Amino acid sequence: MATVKFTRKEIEARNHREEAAIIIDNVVYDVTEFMEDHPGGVDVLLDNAGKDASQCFADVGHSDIALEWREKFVIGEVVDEDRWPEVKRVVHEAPPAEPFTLMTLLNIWGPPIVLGGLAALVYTYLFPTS
Ligand code: HEM
Repeated sequence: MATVKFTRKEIEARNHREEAAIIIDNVVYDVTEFMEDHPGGVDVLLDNAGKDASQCFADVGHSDIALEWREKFVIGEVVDEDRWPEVKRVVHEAPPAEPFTLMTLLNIWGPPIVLGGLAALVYTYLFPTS
């Protein structure tokens, strides 16, 4: 099936609750039905309806789940003459866990072991058994 192409001017009119479309990286999404389910709320989508929301979408650092989800709402693309450069997405994910090494073990247990040893030395010095 051929992709439906829209001019940015055509999308501008779809800026209200009953018909809301946004453009993300030159792809057009109809978010009218999705708005109520959007985890980020209705308002951000309504504010961006009829507009290019690429920057906002990227700034939020939407997850891969969001990327998958948005595919359901694709209705077409922006015409070639109206295409803009794509906005790079920053994903907010937890940094990878550090591998567990001997150094990690020493960093955690080193100080208490050294302190315990010192305490034992001081104790035996202050209270000799014989
Ligand atoms: C079809 C398009 C969109 C889909 C499918 C979508 C989906 C989602 C999902 C699944 C989340 C939960 C967090 C995550 O998994 O990333 C989310 C959060 C959010 N979204 Fe969207 N979103 C879309 C468009 C937008 C746009 C255009 C904006 C901004 C203009 C936006 C702003 C936000 C904000 C502010 C949050 C909350 C982030 C937080 O609480 O940390 N979203 N969205």
